Order: sequence, then structure tokens, then C-alpha cells
Amino acid sequence: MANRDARSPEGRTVELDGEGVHWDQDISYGQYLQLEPLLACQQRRSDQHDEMLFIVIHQVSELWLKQCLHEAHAAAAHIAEEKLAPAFKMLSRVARIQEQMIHAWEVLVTMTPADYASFRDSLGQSSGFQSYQYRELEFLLGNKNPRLVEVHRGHPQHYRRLNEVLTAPSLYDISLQLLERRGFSLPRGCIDRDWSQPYQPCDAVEQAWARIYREPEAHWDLYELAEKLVDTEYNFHKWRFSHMKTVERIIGYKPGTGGTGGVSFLVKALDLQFFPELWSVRTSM
Ligand code: HEM
Ligand SMILES: N[C@@H](CC(=O)c1ccccc1NC=O)C(=O)O
Repeated sequence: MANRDARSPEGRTVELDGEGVHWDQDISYGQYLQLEPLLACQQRRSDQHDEMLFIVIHQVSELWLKQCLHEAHAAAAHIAEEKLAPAFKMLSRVARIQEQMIHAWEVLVTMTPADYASFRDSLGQSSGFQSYQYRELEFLLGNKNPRLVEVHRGHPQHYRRLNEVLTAPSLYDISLQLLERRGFSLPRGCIDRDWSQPYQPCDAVEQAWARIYREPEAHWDLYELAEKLVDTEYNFHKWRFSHMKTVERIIGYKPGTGGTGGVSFLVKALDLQFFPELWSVRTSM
């Protein structure tokens, strides 16, 4: 395409210098990105100004969650094949996305309790608790809890997908299997178990990470893997904490629309750990 040309929104090439117009059947920006359906999805259920921000921030977060899942599933597959360099690149990207998601709270806190109260009733019983992508990411990282799949029973596609990820080894399980293949002897139950159940920390795994941290030169890629996993969990925790503080600031100690105690539920979730031995090893060293 010559410099003086541009694409019309319909995807045709338009010559701009007035000498004539040339059309072709190429694709435009809006078509490629499917902007019409995307930008038709911000439908307020009230006439309140701030409901738009509430919708947009959730939709942006869900898009980032989609990208995180894309990266983290691929990272797990690469770790399973011992292709650690590309897996690291993907996990670094996950960490950058998480930083964006954490920073998004700074936009949401411009919404006061009164602003939120003006449309909260329109949300009915819907709640972030029903975010199937968030739940999939938790399962993929290693926070398994079969009960949390049940809220999705009414949607067979989400239910099936969540059960698949629940019953498959997590990113952490796959990493521990790699440690075993690299000669760290781990109890059978750590590397082959009922994947749908919460992971139980074990001393042998902590000792394996301790050896890796004490001799990084001897196990450089595993050392790097450990730190990439810690970055991911650290950022996940920061997101959870900011969510909890934002909720406290906006609705105080009211119960949540999803039927939980609200802030008390979110505070309890701060105790969850995806990669427990990667934290406990820091004390034992
Ligand atoms: C005014 C803003 C917000 C308020 C007041 C709020 C409130 C809450 C509350 C009270 C819960 C507990 C479940 C319940 O009973 O409803 C919850 C859960 C949740 N929220 Fe929010 N939230 C807000 C914004 C967001 C945003 C922007 C996201 C981004 C996706 C989000 C994602 C989630 C998720 C994923 C859960 C489930 C957490 C878990 O199961 O550990 N929330 N929220
Ligand atoms: N649980 C929130 C409602 C809520 O936050 C929400 C509702 C619908 C769609 C997304 C939501 N966000 C996160 O939980 C509340 O109790 O106000």
C-alpha cells in the first residue's frame, strides 16, 4: 500500500490524494478486532453513570484472565516437555499481566460507596465468585477445590472445562514431576495423586527446593522456575489483597451478593497458597 493510501473502516484501500479511489477486499481494524460485538457488550442495567466503569473493569479483567490462561496452560505444557526457556517467557508475561490487573484497582477506587450503592441492586445475586476463568486459573496454578465447580453445574460447557482442569495436574504438580525427573527423590504421593484434591505440602519437596536454592549454579533452570512461580503467586496474592481492601472501602462489612460474608470471606482467601514449599523454604534456609 502506498503511503498516501489508507484503509477505509470497511477494509478497502482508499487512495487519499484525490486522484481516484482503489478498493480491495482486505480486512479493517474494526473487523479484525471484532469491535462492533465487543463494544456492544457494555450494557448497564441501571441509569447510573458509574455502572459503566464497573462493567468495563470486569470485562478488561476477564480479557486479561483469558490471556493469563492462554499463557499459563502453554507454560505448563512446555514445562512438562522440559522446554523451560519458552515457559519462562510465558510466565514473565503472566506476571506483567497480573501487574496490570493489580493496577486496575486504582481506577476502581475512584468509585465511592454512594456511587456503588446507586446501582448495586441491579447486580442481583451475581458475583465475581462465579468467574469461571478466575476459578480455572486458580485450579491451573494449584488451588484445587472440587466444591467450587458446583456453582457452574447449570452451564455444561464451563462445568466440563473446570472439571477437566480440576482433575489434571496443576502447574505446580507438573513442576514437581520435573524435579523428580531431574533426580530429586520425591514421595510417590507428591507426583502422582488425585489431582482434584488440594495439594498437601511435604518435607521432601521443601528439601528439594532448598537444594536448588542453595546451589543455583548446579540447577539454574529449576532455580529460575522456582522464582517465576513465586512471582506468579506473589502477584496473585497482591491482586487478592487489593480486591479485599477495595471491597472493604466500597461496601464495608456488608455480606456479598454471592452469598458469602463479604470481606471476611476475602480475608480468609488470603491464607491460601499455591506453592507452599516455595514459601516455607525461605524460613528453613
Ligand atoms: C465494587 C467492586 C467490587 C466489589 C464490592 C466486590 C465484592 C466481592 C465480594 C463481596 C466477593 C465475595 C463473594 C460474594 O459474596 O459476592 C467477591 C468475590 C470475587 N470478586 Fe469481587 N468485588 C468487586 C470487584 C471485582 C472486580 C473488578 C473483579 C475482577 C474480575 C472481581 C472479581 C472477584 C472474584 C474472582 C471473586 C471470587 C474470589 C474467590 O473466590 O476467591 N471483583 N467480590
Ligand atoms: N459481590 C459484589 C458484587 C460484585 O462484585 C459483582 C457483581 C456482578 C459482577 C461482578 C462483580 N464483581 C466482583 O465480585 C457485591 O457484593 O457487591
